[in-house]
Amino acid sequence: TAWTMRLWRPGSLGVALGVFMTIGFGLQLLRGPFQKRLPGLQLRQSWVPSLGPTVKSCLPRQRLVFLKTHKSGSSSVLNLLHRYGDQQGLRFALPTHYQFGYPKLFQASKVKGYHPQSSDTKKPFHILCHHMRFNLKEVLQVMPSDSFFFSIVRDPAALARSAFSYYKSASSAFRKAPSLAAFLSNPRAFYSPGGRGNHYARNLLWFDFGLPFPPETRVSPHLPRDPNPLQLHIVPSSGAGPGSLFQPMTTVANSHEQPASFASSDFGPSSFIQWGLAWLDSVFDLVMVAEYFDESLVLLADALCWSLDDVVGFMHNAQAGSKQRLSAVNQSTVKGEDQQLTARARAWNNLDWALYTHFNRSLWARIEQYGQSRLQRAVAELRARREALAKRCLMGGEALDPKYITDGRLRPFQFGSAKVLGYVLQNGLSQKDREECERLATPELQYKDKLDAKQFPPTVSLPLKTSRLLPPY
Ligand SMILES: Nc1ncnc2c1ncn2[C@@H]1O[C@H](COP(=O)(O)OS(=O)(=O)O)[C@@H](OP(=O)(O)O)[C@H]1O
Repeated sequence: TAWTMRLWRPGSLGVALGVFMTIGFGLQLLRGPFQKRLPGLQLRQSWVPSLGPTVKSCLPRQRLVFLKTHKSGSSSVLNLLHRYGDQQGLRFALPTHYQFGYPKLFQASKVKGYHPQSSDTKKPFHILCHHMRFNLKEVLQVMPSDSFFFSIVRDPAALARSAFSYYKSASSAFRKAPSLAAFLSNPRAFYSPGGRGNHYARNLLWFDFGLPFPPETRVSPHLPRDPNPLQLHIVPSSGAGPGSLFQPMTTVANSHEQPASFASSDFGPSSFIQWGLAWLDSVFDLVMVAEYFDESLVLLADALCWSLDDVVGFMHNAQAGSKQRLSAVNQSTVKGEDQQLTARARAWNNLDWALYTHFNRSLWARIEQYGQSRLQRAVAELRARREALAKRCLMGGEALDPKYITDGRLRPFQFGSAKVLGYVLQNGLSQKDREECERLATPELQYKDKLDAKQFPPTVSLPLKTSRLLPPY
Protein backbone atom coordinates (compact mmCIF):
# COMPACT_ATOMS: atom_id res chain seq x y z
CA THR A 1 0.00 0.00 0.00
CA ALA A 2 0.94 3.64 -0.13
CA TRP A 3 1.63 3.54 3.58
CA THR A 4 4.16 0.79 3.35
CA MET A 5 6.05 3.01 0.89
CA ARG A 6 6.72 5.18 3.88
CA LEU A 7 9.02 2.64 5.41
CA TRP A 8 12.59 3.31 4.61
CA ARG A 9 13.71 -0.26 4.29
CA PRO A 10 17.33 -1.17 3.72
CA GLY A 11 16.28 -3.45 0.85
CA SER A 12 14.55 -0.77 -1.10
CA LEU A 13 17.34 1.61 -0.29
CA GLY A 14 19.76 -0.81 -1.91
CA VAL A 15 17.72 -1.10 -5.10
CA ALA A 16 17.18 2.62 -5.29
CA LEU A 17 20.84 3.27 -4.67
CA GLY A 18 21.83 0.86 -7.39
CA VAL A 19 19.66 2.59 -9.94
CA PHE A 20 20.77 5.94 -8.75
CA MET A 21 24.43 5.24 -8.86
CA THR A 22 24.30 3.70 -12.28
CA ILE A 23 23.03 7.01 -13.57
CA GLY A 24 25.87 8.83 -12.01
CA PHE A 25 24.61 10.23 -8.75
CA GLY A 26 26.37 8.06 -6.27
CA LEU A 27 28.61 10.82 -5.14
CA GLN A 28 25.82 13.27 -4.49
CA LEU A 29 24.00 10.62 -2.57
CA LEU A 30 26.92 9.94 -0.29
CA ARG A 31 27.67 13.60 0.16
CA GLY A 32 25.03 14.24 2.70
CA PRO A 33 21.53 15.49 2.16
CA PHE A 34 20.04 12.05 1.51
CA GLN A 35 20.18 10.67 4.95
CA LYS A 36 17.22 8.84 6.30
CA ARG A 37 15.14 10.84 8.70
CA LEU A 38 15.42 8.81 11.88
CA PRO A 39 18.87 7.39 12.21
CA GLY A 40 18.60 3.91 13.64
CA LEU A 41 14.83 3.89 13.79
CA GLN A 42 14.09 3.74 10.07
CA LEU A 43 10.34 4.00 10.52
CA ARG A 44 8.64 7.31 10.10
CA GLN A 45 5.61 7.95 12.26
CA SER A 46 2.66 6.89 10.17
CA TRP A 47 -0.24 9.24 9.91
CA VAL A 48 -3.54 8.24 11.44
CA PRO A 49 -6.51 10.56 11.05
CA SER A 50 -8.00 11.66 14.33
CA LEU A 51 -11.31 10.26 15.47
CA GLY A 52 -13.40 13.37 15.24
CA PRO A 53 -13.96 16.85 16.59
CA THR A 54 -15.25 15.77 19.99
CA VAL A 55 -12.46 13.39 20.85
CA LYS A 56 -9.28 15.19 21.76
CA SER A 57 -6.85 12.34 22.14
CA CYS A 58 -3.73 14.12 21.02
CA LEU A 59 -1.26 16.76 22.09
CA PRO A 60 -0.62 19.70 19.75
CA ARG A 61 2.60 19.21 17.80
CA GLN A 62 4.98 22.12 18.33
CA ARG A 63 8.19 21.01 16.66
CA LEU A 64 7.76 21.82 13.03
CA VAL A 65 9.86 21.95 9.90
CA PHE A 66 8.09 23.69 7.03
CA LEU A 67 9.93 23.70 3.73
CA LYS A 68 8.88 27.04 2.29
CA THR A 69 8.89 26.38 -1.44
CA HIS A 70 8.81 29.37 -3.82
CA LYS A 71 5.70 30.80 -5.50
CA SER A 72 3.46 28.07 -4.19
CA GLY A 73 1.28 29.73 -1.55
CA SER A 74 3.95 29.23 1.10
CA SER A 75 3.75 32.77 2.54
CA SER A 76 0.13 32.13 3.48
CA VAL A 77 1.28 29.05 5.42
CA LEU A 78 4.12 31.03 6.95
CA ASN A 79 1.68 33.57 8.35
CA LEU A 80 -0.18 30.95 10.32
CA LEU A 81 3.07 29.45 11.61
CA HIS A 82 4.28 32.90 12.64
CA ARG A 83 1.03 33.58 14.48
CA TYR A 84 0.90 30.21 16.20
CA GLY A 85 4.51 30.34 17.35
CA ASP A 86 4.21 33.96 18.41
CA GLN A 87 1.16 33.32 20.55
CA GLN A 88 2.45 30.09 22.04
CA GLY A 89 5.84 31.63 22.80
CA LEU A 90 7.70 29.13 20.61
CA ARG A 91 11.25 29.66 19.40
CA PHE A 92 11.86 30.01 15.68
CA ALA A 93 15.05 28.96 13.94
CA LEU A 94 15.51 32.23 12.08
CA PRO A 95 17.85 33.23 9.30
CA THR A 96 20.10 36.23 9.90
CA HIS A 97 18.37 38.00 7.06
CA TYR A 98 15.33 36.47 5.38
CA GLN A 99 16.59 33.24 3.83
CA PHE A 100 19.08 30.56 4.82
CA GLY A 101 21.77 31.20 2.23
CA TYR A 102 19.40 30.29 -0.61
CA PRO A 103 19.95 29.08 -3.33
CA LYS A 104 22.74 27.20 -1.57
CA LEU A 105 21.70 24.13 0.40
CA PHE A 106 20.61 24.84 3.96
CA GLN A 107 23.38 24.97 6.57
CA ALA A 108 22.65 24.86 10.30
CA SER A 109 25.29 27.52 10.86
CA LYS A 110 23.02 30.03 9.08
CA VAL A 111 20.49 29.83 11.93
CA LYS A 112 20.67 32.77 14.28
CA GLY A 113 21.72 31.65 17.75
CA TYR A 114 22.65 28.13 16.61
CA HIS A 115 25.07 26.13 18.74
CA PRO A 116 25.84 22.48 17.94
CA GLN A 117 23.71 20.19 20.14
CA SER A 118 24.10 16.46 19.99
CA SER A 119 20.89 15.43 21.68
CA ASP A 120 17.40 15.96 20.24
CA THR A 121 15.96 17.09 23.55
CA LYS A 122 18.46 19.92 23.81
CA LYS A 123 17.62 21.42 20.43
CA PRO A 124 16.30 24.82 21.32
CA PHE A 125 14.04 25.57 18.35
CA HIS A 126 10.42 24.72 17.73
CA ILE A 127 9.79 25.99 14.23
CA LEU A 128 12.01 26.14 11.15
CA CYS A 129 10.04 27.67 8.30
CA HIS A 130 11.84 30.28 6.19
CA HIS A 131 13.02 29.92 2.61
CA MET A 132 15.74 27.36 2.14
CA ARG A 133 16.97 24.71 -0.22
CA PHE A 134 16.18 21.61 1.81
CA ASN A 135 19.10 19.70 3.26
CA LEU A 136 17.97 17.09 5.75
CA LYS A 137 21.33 16.38 7.30
CA GLU A 138 21.80 20.01 8.29
CA VAL A 139 18.15 20.50 9.27
CA LEU A 140 18.61 17.67 11.79
CA GLN A 141 21.41 19.68 13.40
CA VAL A 142 18.81 22.25 14.38
CA MET A 143 15.53 20.40 14.73
CA PRO A 144 14.66 17.13 16.49
CA SER A 145 14.22 14.19 14.14
CA ASP A 146 10.63 13.65 15.31
CA SER A 147 9.60 17.15 14.22
CA PHE A 148 6.61 17.35 11.91
CA PHE A 149 7.99 17.86 8.39
CA PHE A 150 5.73 19.46 5.82
CA SER A 151 5.72 21.54 2.68
CA ILE A 152 3.52 22.76 -0.16
CA VAL A 153 3.49 22.25 -3.93
CA ARG A 154 1.64 24.02 -6.74
CA ASP A 155 0.75 23.09 -10.29
CA PRO A 156 3.95 23.87 -12.24
CA ALA A 157 1.91 25.74 -14.84
CA ALA A 158 0.52 28.17 -12.25
CA LEU A 159 3.90 28.31 -10.56
CA ALA A 160 5.63 29.15 -13.86
CA ARG A 161 3.21 32.03 -14.47
CA SER A 162 3.84 33.35 -10.98
CA ALA A 163 7.62 32.84 -11.11
CA PHE A 164 7.99 34.41 -14.54
CA SER A 165 6.34 37.58 -13.35
CA TYR A 166 8.12 37.67 -9.99
CA TYR A 167 11.61 36.63 -11.05
CA LYS A 168 11.63 38.35 -14.45
CA SER A 169 14.75 40.29 -13.55
CA ALA A 170 16.29 37.75 -11.16
CA SER A 171 16.62 34.92 -13.68
CA SER A 172 18.77 35.46 -16.76
CA ALA A 173 16.54 33.11 -18.76
CA PHE A 174 13.36 34.98 -17.87
CA ARG A 175 14.99 38.34 -18.32
CA LYS A 176 15.84 37.58 -21.95
CA ALA A 177 12.37 36.29 -22.83
CA PRO A 178 9.76 38.81 -23.92
CA SER A 179 6.91 36.74 -22.46
CA LEU A 180 6.29 33.42 -20.76
CA ALA A 181 4.67 32.13 -23.95
CA ALA A 182 7.80 33.05 -25.93
CA PHE A 183 10.01 31.46 -23.28
CA LEU A 184 8.07 28.21 -23.25
CA SER A 185 7.82 27.98 -27.02
CA ASN A 186 11.61 27.67 -27.18
CA PRO A 187 13.18 27.66 -23.69
CA ARG A 188 16.58 26.59 -24.96
CA ALA A 189 16.92 29.91 -26.73
CA PHE A 190 16.88 31.66 -23.34
CA TYR A 191 17.83 29.12 -20.73
CA SER A 192 21.20 27.75 -19.80
CA PRO A 193 21.52 25.45 -16.79
CA GLY A 194 23.49 27.18 -14.09
CA GLY A 195 22.81 30.63 -15.55
CA ARG A 196 22.20 33.37 -13.01
CA GLY A 197 18.98 32.76 -11.12
CA ASN A 198 17.95 30.03 -13.53
CA HIS A 199 16.83 27.67 -10.80
CA TYR A 200 13.72 29.91 -10.82
CA ALA A 201 13.13 29.13 -14.47
CA ARG A 202 12.88 25.36 -14.35
CA ASN A 203 11.82 22.70 -11.82
CA LEU A 204 11.89 25.13 -8.92
CA LEU A 205 10.04 22.77 -6.59
CA TRP A 206 12.47 19.93 -7.27
CA PHE A 207 15.29 22.36 -6.59
CA ASP A 208 13.77 23.63 -3.33
CA PHE A 209 13.27 20.08 -2.08
CA GLY A 210 17.04 19.73 -2.41
CA LEU A 211 16.88 16.85 -4.88
CA PRO A 212 19.70 16.32 -7.35
CA PHE A 213 19.13 16.83 -11.05
CA PRO A 214 19.65 14.17 -13.66
CA PRO A 215 22.43 14.80 -16.16
CA GLU A 216 21.30 17.19 -18.87
CA THR A 217 19.58 15.01 -21.40
CA ARG A 218 17.58 16.09 -24.31
CA VAL A 219 14.22 17.18 -22.99
CA SER A 220 11.75 18.30 -25.55
CA PRO A 221 10.50 21.69 -24.47
CA HIS A 222 7.97 21.47 -27.25
CA LEU A 223 4.42 20.53 -26.85
CA PRO A 224 3.73 16.88 -27.42
CA ARG A 225 1.60 16.55 -30.52
CA ASP A 226 -1.37 15.76 -28.36
CA PRO A 227 -1.22 17.90 -25.23
CA ASN A 228 -3.89 15.86 -23.54
CA PRO A 229 -1.67 13.30 -21.82
CA LEU A 230 -0.17 16.21 -19.93
CA GLN A 231 -3.50 17.70 -19.03
CA LEU A 232 -4.12 17.53 -15.31
CA HIS A 233 -7.72 17.66 -14.37
CA ILE A 234 -7.97 19.67 -11.25
CA VAL A 235 -11.55 19.79 -10.20
CA PRO A 236 -12.32 23.33 -9.11
CA SER A 237 -13.64 23.66 -5.59
CA SER A 238 -16.84 25.31 -6.62
CA GLY A 239 -19.47 25.20 -9.27
CA ALA A 240 -18.86 21.73 -10.59
CA GLY A 241 -21.71 20.05 -8.79
CA PRO A 242 -21.99 18.18 -5.52
CA GLY A 243 -19.25 15.73 -4.78
CA SER A 244 -17.02 16.91 -7.60
CA LEU A 245 -14.75 18.69 -5.17
CA PHE A 246 -13.56 15.37 -3.97
CA GLN A 247 -12.64 13.67 -7.18
CA PRO A 248 -9.01 12.73 -7.11
CA MET A 249 -6.83 13.79 -9.94
CA THR A 250 -7.04 11.93 -13.22
CA THR A 251 -5.73 12.63 -16.67
CA VAL A 252 -7.62 12.80 -19.91
CA ALA A 253 -5.80 9.90 -21.41
CA ASN A 254 -6.17 7.96 -18.17
CA SER A 255 -2.40 7.82 -18.01
CA HIS A 256 -2.10 9.05 -14.43
CA GLU A 257 -0.14 6.02 -13.40
CA GLN A 258 2.72 6.93 -15.65
CA PRO A 259 3.20 10.38 -17.11
CA ALA A 260 5.23 8.73 -19.81
CA SER A 261 6.14 11.89 -21.63
CA PHE A 262 8.74 12.93 -19.13
CA ALA A 263 9.89 9.90 -17.27
CA SER A 264 10.75 7.09 -19.56
CA SER A 265 11.52 8.87 -22.80
CA ASP A 266 13.61 11.69 -21.42
CA PHE A 267 15.55 10.34 -18.49
CA GLY A 268 15.79 6.69 -19.11
CA PRO A 269 14.72 4.85 -15.99
CA SER A 270 11.79 6.57 -14.33
CA SER A 271 13.33 5.11 -11.17
CA PHE A 272 15.37 8.26 -10.85
CA ILE A 273 12.25 10.28 -10.23
CA GLN A 274 10.58 7.50 -8.28
CA TRP A 275 13.59 7.30 -6.03
CA GLY A 276 13.44 11.01 -5.29
CA LEU A 277 9.73 10.84 -4.54
CA ALA A 278 10.07 7.77 -2.32
CA TRP A 279 12.78 9.57 -0.41
CA LEU A 280 10.55 12.60 0.09
CA ASP A 281 7.76 10.29 1.24
CA SER A 282 10.07 8.94 3.89
CA VAL A 283 10.88 12.42 5.17
CA PHE A 284 7.76 14.57 4.86
CA ASP A 285 4.70 13.96 6.98
CA LEU A 286 2.47 16.08 4.80
CA VAL A 287 2.76 17.92 1.51
CA MET A 288 0.02 20.47 0.96
CA VAL A 289 -1.30 21.36 -2.49
CA ALA A 290 -1.91 25.03 -3.29
CA GLU A 291 -4.86 24.22 -5.56
CA TYR A 292 -6.48 22.51 -2.57
CA PHE A 293 -5.23 24.91 0.01
CA ASP A 294 -8.19 24.74 2.38
CA GLU A 295 -8.44 20.96 2.19
CA SER A 296 -4.71 20.87 2.95
CA LEU A 297 -5.20 23.19 5.94
CA VAL A 298 -7.84 20.93 7.43
CA LEU A 299 -5.52 17.93 7.09
CA LEU A 300 -2.70 19.97 8.58
CA ALA A 301 -4.76 20.99 11.61
CA ASP A 302 -5.76 17.36 12.09
CA ALA A 303 -2.21 16.04 11.77
CA LEU A 304 -0.86 18.65 14.18
CA CYS A 305 -3.74 18.35 16.62
CA TRP A 306 -4.34 22.08 16.21
CA SER A 307 -7.73 23.76 16.14
CA LEU A 308 -9.32 25.02 12.96
CA ASP A 309 -8.80 28.59 14.22
CA ASP A 310 -5.06 27.97 14.30
CA VAL A 311 -5.00 27.43 10.55
CA VAL A 312 -7.46 30.09 9.42
CA GLY A 313 -5.69 32.95 7.68
CA PHE A 314 -5.60 35.24 4.68
CA MET A 315 -3.88 34.78 1.36
CA HIS A 316 -0.44 36.40 1.26
CA ASN A 317 1.92 37.43 -1.51
CA ALA A 318 -0.61 37.39 -4.34
CA GLN A 319 0.44 39.36 -7.40
CA ALA A 320 -2.04 41.70 -9.01
CA GLY A 321 -3.85 40.01 -11.88
CA SER A 322 -3.05 36.45 -10.78
CA LYS A 323 -6.60 35.67 -9.65
CA GLN A 324 -7.91 36.00 -13.18
CA ARG A 325 -5.07 33.86 -14.51
CA LEU A 326 -5.70 31.23 -11.87
CA SER A 327 -9.37 30.85 -12.60
CA ALA A 328 -8.64 30.68 -16.32
CA VAL A 329 -6.20 27.82 -15.75
CA ASN A 330 -8.77 25.84 -13.82
CA GLN A 331 -11.62 26.24 -16.27
CA SER A 332 -12.25 23.48 -18.71
CA THR A 333 -13.09 26.06 -21.37
CA VAL A 334 -9.70 27.75 -21.29
CA LYS A 335 -8.62 29.30 -24.49
CA GLY A 336 -6.35 27.21 -26.69
CA GLU A 337 -3.43 29.52 -26.02
CA ASP A 338 -3.65 29.14 -22.27
CA GLN A 339 -4.05 25.42 -22.64
CA GLN A 340 -0.94 25.27 -24.78
CA LEU A 341 1.03 27.36 -22.32
CA THR A 342 -0.11 25.16 -19.45
CA ALA A 343 0.94 21.99 -21.27
CA ARG A 344 4.30 23.49 -22.22
CA ALA A 345 4.99 24.71 -18.71
CA ARG A 346 4.29 21.26 -17.31
CA ALA A 347 6.48 19.59 -19.93
CA TRP A 348 9.37 22.02 -19.36
CA ASN A 349 9.09 21.57 -15.59
CA ASN A 350 8.94 17.81 -15.94
CA LEU A 351 10.41 16.96 -12.53
CA ASP A 352 8.04 19.36 -10.81
CA TRP A 353 5.15 17.85 -12.69
CA ALA A 354 6.09 14.43 -11.36
CA LEU A 355 6.42 15.88 -7.87
CA TYR A 356 3.13 17.66 -8.12
CA THR A 357 1.11 14.73 -9.44
CA HIS A 358 2.65 12.50 -6.79
CA PHE A 359 1.72 14.74 -3.88
CA ASN A 360 -1.65 15.61 -5.35
CA ARG A 361 -2.38 11.89 -5.39
CA SER A 362 -1.14 11.47 -1.79
CA LEU A 363 -3.32 14.36 -0.65
CA TRP A 364 -6.40 12.74 -2.13
CA ALA A 365 -5.52 9.41 -0.57
CA ARG A 366 -5.43 11.18 2.79
CA ILE A 367 -8.69 12.94 2.12
CA GLU A 368 -10.19 9.55 1.40
CA GLN A 369 -8.92 8.30 4.75
CA TYR A 370 -10.07 11.36 6.61
CA GLY A 371 -13.55 11.06 5.11
CA GLN A 372 -14.78 13.22 2.27
CA SER A 373 -17.96 14.57 3.84
CA ARG A 374 -16.18 15.23 7.09
CA LEU A 375 -13.55 17.19 5.21
CA GLN A 376 -16.17 19.05 3.20
CA ARG A 377 -17.81 20.21 6.44
CA ALA A 378 -14.49 21.33 7.92
CA VAL A 379 -13.54 23.21 4.75
CA ALA A 380 -16.90 25.02 4.77
CA GLU A 381 -16.37 25.93 8.43
CA LEU A 382 -12.85 27.17 7.76
CA ARG A 383 -14.04 29.36 4.88
CA ALA A 384 -16.87 30.79 6.98
CA ARG A 385 -14.40 31.72 9.71
CA ARG A 386 -12.04 33.29 7.20
CA GLU A 387 -14.85 35.33 5.71
CA ALA A 388 -15.96 36.52 9.12
CA LEU A 389 -12.39 37.55 9.94
CA ALA A 390 -12.00 39.34 6.63
CA LYS A 391 -15.20 41.28 7.23
CA ARG A 392 -14.14 42.22 10.73
CA CYS A 393 -10.49 43.03 10.00
CA LEU A 394 -10.02 44.21 6.46
CA MET A 395 -10.81 47.39 4.63
CA GLY A 396 -12.74 46.26 1.57
CA GLY A 397 -12.74 42.71 2.93
CA GLU A 398 -9.91 41.60 0.65
CA ALA A 399 -6.33 42.08 -0.55
CA LEU A 400 -5.60 45.53 -1.98
CA ASP A 401 -3.15 47.23 -4.28
CA PRO A 402 -0.09 48.34 -2.28
CA LYS A 403 -0.75 51.98 -3.15
CA TYR A 404 -3.48 51.93 -0.48
CA ILE A 405 -1.18 50.49 2.19
CA THR A 406 0.52 53.37 3.92
CA ASP A 407 1.36 51.54 7.16
CA GLY A 408 4.88 50.19 6.65
CA ARG A 409 4.19 47.30 9.02
CA LEU A 410 1.56 45.96 6.62
CA ARG A 411 2.93 46.88 3.23
CA PRO A 412 4.30 43.77 1.49
CA PHE A 413 7.79 43.87 0.02
CA GLN A 414 7.49 44.82 -3.64
CA PHE A 415 9.45 42.75 -6.11
CA GLY A 416 8.98 41.56 -9.69
CA SER A 417 6.98 42.94 -12.54
CA ALA A 418 3.56 42.90 -10.87
CA LYS A 419 2.35 44.54 -7.68
CA VAL A 420 2.23 42.38 -4.59
CA LEU A 421 -1.10 42.79 -2.80
CA GLY A 422 -1.59 43.30 0.91
CA TYR A 423 -4.06 44.44 3.51
CA VAL A 424 -5.39 47.57 5.18
CA LEU A 425 -7.10 47.20 8.54
CA GLN A 426 -10.59 48.50 9.29
CA ASN A 427 -10.80 51.68 11.29
CA GLY A 428 -12.13 51.71 14.83
CA LEU A 429 -11.12 48.19 15.89
CA SER A 430 -10.87 47.41 19.59
CA GLN A 431 -7.32 46.92 20.80
CA LYS A 432 -7.78 43.15 21.00
CA ASP A 433 -9.24 42.95 17.49
CA ARG A 434 -6.57 45.27 16.15
CA GLU A 435 -3.83 43.01 17.51
CA GLU A 436 -5.43 39.89 16.07
CA CYS A 437 -6.14 41.51 12.71
CA GLU A 438 -2.63 42.89 12.51
CA ARG A 439 -1.14 39.45 13.08
CA LEU A 440 -3.29 38.06 10.25
CA ALA A 441 -2.35 40.88 7.87
CA THR A 442 1.36 41.19 8.63
CA PRO A 443 3.53 40.20 5.64
CA GLU A 444 6.24 37.61 6.17
CA LEU A 445 9.27 39.94 6.26
CA GLN A 446 7.80 42.27 8.88
CA TYR A 447 6.58 39.31 10.94
CA LYS A 448 10.02 37.75 10.81
CA ASP A 449 11.54 41.01 12.07
CA LYS A 450 9.00 41.11 14.89
CA LEU A 451 9.83 37.55 15.97
CA ASP A 452 13.51 38.28 15.65
CA ALA A 453 13.22 41.30 17.95
CA LYS A 454 11.23 39.22 20.44
CA GLN A 455 13.74 36.36 20.47
CA PHE A 456 16.79 38.55 20.45
CA PRO A 457 15.85 41.65 22.40
CA PRO A 458 18.38 44.39 21.95
CA THR A 459 20.58 44.58 25.01
CA VAL A 460 20.17 48.07 26.41
CA SER A 461 22.95 49.38 28.53
CA LEU A 462 21.94 52.69 29.94
CA PRO A 463 24.63 55.23 30.59
CA LEU A 464 25.02 55.76 34.32
CA LYS A 465 23.87 59.34 34.24
CA THR A 466 20.54 58.51 32.57
CA SER A 467 19.82 55.58 34.85
CA ARG A 468 20.24 57.81 37.88
CA LEU A 469 17.43 59.92 36.54
CA LEU A 470 15.05 56.99 36.33
CA PRO A 471 12.39 56.66 39.00
CA PRO A 472 13.24 54.02 41.64
CA TYR A 473 10.51 51.51 40.54
N1 LIG B 1 -4.14 30.11 -0.27
C1 LIG B 1 -3.59 30.11 -1.47
N2 LIG B 1 -4.02 29.29 -2.43
C2 LIG B 1 -3.48 29.33 -3.66
N3 LIG B 1 -2.48 30.17 -4.03
C3 LIG B 1 -2.02 30.99 -3.09
C4 LIG B 1 -2.54 30.99 -1.78
N4 LIG B 1 -1.88 31.92 -1.07
C5 LIG B 1 -0.99 32.47 -1.91
N5 LIG B 1 -1.09 31.92 -3.13
C6 LIG B 1 -0.32 32.28 -4.33
O1 LIG B 1 1.02 31.83 -4.14
C7 LIG B 1 1.92 32.74 -4.76
C8 LIG B 1 2.91 33.24 -3.75
O2 LIG B 1 3.62 32.14 -3.31
P1 LIG B 1 4.70 32.21 -2.15
O3 LIG B 1 4.12 32.89 -1.00
O4 LIG B 1 5.17 30.81 -1.97
O5 LIG B 1 5.82 33.11 -2.84
S1 LIG B 1 7.28 33.42 -2.33
O6 LIG B 1 8.17 32.44 -2.91
O7 LIG B 1 7.31 33.38 -0.87
O8 LIG B 1 7.60 34.76 -2.85
C9 LIG B 1 1.06 33.84 -5.34
O9 LIG B 1 0.81 33.48 -6.68
P2 LIG B 1 0.66 34.54 -7.85
O10 LIG B 1 -0.34 35.55 -7.36
O11 LIG B 1 0.17 33.73 -9.00
O12 LIG B 1 2.01 35.13 -8.05
C10 LIG B 1 -0.20 33.77 -4.51
O13 LIG B 1 -1.32 34.31 -5.18
